[in-house]
Amino acid sequence: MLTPDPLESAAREALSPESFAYIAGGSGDEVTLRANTAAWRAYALRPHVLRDVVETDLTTTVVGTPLAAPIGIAPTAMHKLVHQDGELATARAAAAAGALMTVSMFANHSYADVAEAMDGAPFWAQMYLLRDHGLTRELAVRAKEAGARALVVCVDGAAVPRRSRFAGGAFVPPKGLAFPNVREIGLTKAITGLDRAMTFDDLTLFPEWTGLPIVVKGVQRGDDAARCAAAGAAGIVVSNHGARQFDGCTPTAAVLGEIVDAVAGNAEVYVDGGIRSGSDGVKALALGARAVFAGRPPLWALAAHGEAGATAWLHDFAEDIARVLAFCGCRTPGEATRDLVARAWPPPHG
Ligand SMILES: Cc1cc2nc3c(=O)[nH]c(=O)nc-3n(C[C@H](O)[C@H](O)[C@H](O)COP(=O)(O)O)c2cc1C
Ligand SMILES: CCCCCCC(=O)C(=O)O
Repeated sequence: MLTPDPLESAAREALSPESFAYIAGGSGDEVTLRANTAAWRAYALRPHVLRDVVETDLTTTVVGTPLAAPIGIAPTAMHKLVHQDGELATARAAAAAGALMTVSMFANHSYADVAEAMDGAPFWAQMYLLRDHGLTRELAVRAKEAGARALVVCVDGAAVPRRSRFAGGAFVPPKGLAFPNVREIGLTKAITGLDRAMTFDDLTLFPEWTGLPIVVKGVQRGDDAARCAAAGAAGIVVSNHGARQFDGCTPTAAVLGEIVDAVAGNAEVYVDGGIRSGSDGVKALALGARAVFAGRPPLWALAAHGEAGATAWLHDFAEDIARVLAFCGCRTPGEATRDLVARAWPPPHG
């Protein structure tokens, strides 16, 4: 049994049972959902000692954008489910902590309103390719005009997911929530209107439309990641969508190293899925991730303790990464190298 996360428990108290189930849940029997967190624990760190770690520095860049720490908020839909200020609150928290904000296409605030709340702090805009390329183009251009530093093109929407915690397989959002990024097409048509004929060749559409770099999210194999990089992706997010699309795929911790090797420096590699602690983050950095993203934890923090809670969670996460890095003899994220990770022994139980 994994230790129950107190923040998640506090969020469960604060949220309606439906909203909690939507955020916490995954697909099928939720085997991959459990594996995502467990797989980080299946690695152990092999710290170096007797290295001078007095001057530590967590700063980094992602696709050229400077960050105070190698952490970001993964794109997640509908923050108004957990807080009245929705994505404005999460975005302000990211700005305060020097973390990267990623704004979902299914946010309850427009990219432009989130940008205004962030007052110049960096954000990325997540989107899918719709069958209506004209509408996707408009969305991408609006993201650029709002100041997005990159477009996160999510490529894991090949079929409609079945969320096992809901009869019918899908969460129905409460009435009255706005989805301004998809206002022309409407939420239902946007969800059913993803372009399932999309191939690697279509990745070039986004930079053609906007001139912005693209980060491809939802890659789980080295060969695919190498093709994304060859198609011009500046970054790859190793992700199984928090185990929400289908069950039985690999946990991200298990495939990160393969993907970093396959990309061979031709794009930056980031990862999300089950990352909950500084140790998880350092394992990811050591396996070659340039930055790590969290989906559910900032939502738990926002639900339980408001914007200040989300800010505190991001600060704590960064501090924990700095602490573990120092214990491993590293002053910077870049000093975390693959020799720091080994398979855990005995096998992890929590
Ligand atoms: C409530 C929720 C909503 C999500 N919505 C989106 C979304 O709109 N777009 C997207 O690309 N990924 C979405 N994701 C997936 C996250 O970006 C991310 O891949 C995942 O949450 C990472 O796993 P973690 O929650 O264990 O950190 C969502 C995840 C959650 C939990
Ligand atoms: C009701 C809108 C949900 C859009 C899909 C968001 C998502 O990606 C998720 O994992 O949930």
